[in-house]
Amino acid sequence: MKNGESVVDPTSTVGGGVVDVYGEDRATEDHLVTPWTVSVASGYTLLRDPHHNKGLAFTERERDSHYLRGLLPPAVSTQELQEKKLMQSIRDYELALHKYVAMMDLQERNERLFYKLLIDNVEELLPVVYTPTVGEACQKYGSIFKRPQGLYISLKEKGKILEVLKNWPQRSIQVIVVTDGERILGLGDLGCQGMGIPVGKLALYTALGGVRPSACLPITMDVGTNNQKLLDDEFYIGLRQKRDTGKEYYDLLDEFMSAVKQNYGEKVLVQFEDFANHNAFELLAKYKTSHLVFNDDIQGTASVVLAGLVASLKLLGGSLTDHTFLFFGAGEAGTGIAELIALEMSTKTNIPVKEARKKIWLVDSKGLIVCSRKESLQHFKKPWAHEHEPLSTLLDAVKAIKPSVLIGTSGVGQTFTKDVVEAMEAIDKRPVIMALSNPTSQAECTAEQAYTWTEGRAIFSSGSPFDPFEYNGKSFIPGQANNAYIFPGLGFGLVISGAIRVHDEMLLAASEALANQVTEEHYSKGMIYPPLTNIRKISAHIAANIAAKAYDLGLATRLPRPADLVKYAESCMYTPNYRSYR
Ligand SMILES: O=C([O-])CC(=O)C(=O)O
Ligand SMILES: [Mg+2]
Repeated sequence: MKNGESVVDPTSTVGGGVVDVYGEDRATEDHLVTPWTVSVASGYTLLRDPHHNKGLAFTERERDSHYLRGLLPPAVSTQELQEKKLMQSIRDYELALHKYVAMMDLQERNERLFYKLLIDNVEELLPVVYTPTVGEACQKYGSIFKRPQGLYISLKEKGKILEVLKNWPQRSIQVIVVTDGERILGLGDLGCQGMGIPVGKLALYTALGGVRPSACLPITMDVGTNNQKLLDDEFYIGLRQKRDTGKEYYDLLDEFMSAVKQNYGEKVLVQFEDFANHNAFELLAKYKTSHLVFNDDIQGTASVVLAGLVASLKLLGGSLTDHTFLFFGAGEAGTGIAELIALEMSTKTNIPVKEARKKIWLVDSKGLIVCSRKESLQHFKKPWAHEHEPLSTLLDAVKAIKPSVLIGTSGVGQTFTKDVVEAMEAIDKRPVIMALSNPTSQAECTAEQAYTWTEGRAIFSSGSPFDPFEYNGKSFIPGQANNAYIFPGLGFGLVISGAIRVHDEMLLAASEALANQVTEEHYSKGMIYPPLTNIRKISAHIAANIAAKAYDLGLATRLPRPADLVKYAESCMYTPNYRSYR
């Protein structure tokens, strides 16, 4: 067996023997050869195997040799024609959730076609398989659930997690995205139904980053939910109990992290996703020195926002230290971004991080974070408690602090009111406004509001996508400051270099790579993020920067170091074109 592809058990085949598949794509394992062969089932089983099924695109010869005669209608299609047909039928659905279900069905039926659609139509389909629609899908997951798309590890599996990992059909796993469902986007505790998030994130790992689908493993840890609506819902798919906390919780996570390392080795990346603040920081601190871990909401979001800020300096002039930053929301995203901005300021200007933090202010649900509150603050907020009189509202904070950059990470929609945005504009004629909370319903303001209230002067971006907006005859293209720009390339860079730890300098390197992809043409349109249509190229550059850092820091195990890391990253990327079967 090569490439870590699964081999279907020959004894389980129906209507024929086992056949070989020829492929042209390279994958991200040390021992790969091109072309390669892998044995797959034939006949009816082949049509039911999403990793190898090609539907009507099986050629006449393949239909003969793979016992497919009669199992398919006579027409032979190309992958391009299949793509055209599916895009037409997806566009016919009016509701985004129906498009989502159609895409998930396709992933279940024909994986390569699913990725081909996603890669070729990234701007159109990202909002379908990812934010914002994935949020609605998680809310309704119990009703739309058809087949498991990842591993569920609940309290019932305590003591048996290693065995559970072995039940997953793929062995050669490179990236795991895990959630416990407690803070799904800005939608709160969705318990076991949070599974939609790891599934969506990993689809992006493959489509945007180039990691093989078979190397990706979505996991949901189910420790209960405090969402009473779900507990009362007869279709709820998770444990029907309140969340376990404290030692029980941490023991389960500990067992999971050990089992992952034991089963997949130390080069498997574990991405923590949508954990609640009170666990997210602790889990990252606990495992970052012993495992290859990354928290997307703290680190991925920080990296994408820093890239946007660095790029916006091209429009505004000056450097980061010339700006004052105000955050609304002091959780994972808020404090994660704030810390990375401070680190970047410190790296670029040699001022101590502690000093750099003084340019950055945070507001939480109780108001501006100030020294007089220090004792009652959670540990991750303490570095942001500066000397100031207490202020209870965001508007008061804007007026007093006079920020040039306002960043929303509150998870609460419509909190950048007209007053707040106008106050920003009164301070700075070109305020940077980032409404990062997801999905769209939780965005602090819309693109339309930001542009209208500032008469087109805001440099606006958001976590969820907004359409371009026309104002006074001019078209404005809002940036999507979503970690989707970063984590696929970052993870891919770790994988191709065989990195064993994530280092903060890698986050800066990822930001730099992303900011460098914004061209003069983009700037001339007021854009601070490059278009997502170029995302695979962007990811290759991010991956190359990450790998370079891994080598420089002595954290890479894949030797020798390739001479041209961008080319190497591109050559390792998964491509979804069909392979021909012998
Ligand atoms: O999933 C997204 O779109 C971004 C993200 O990590 C979050 O909002 O938690
Ligand atoms: Mg997240």
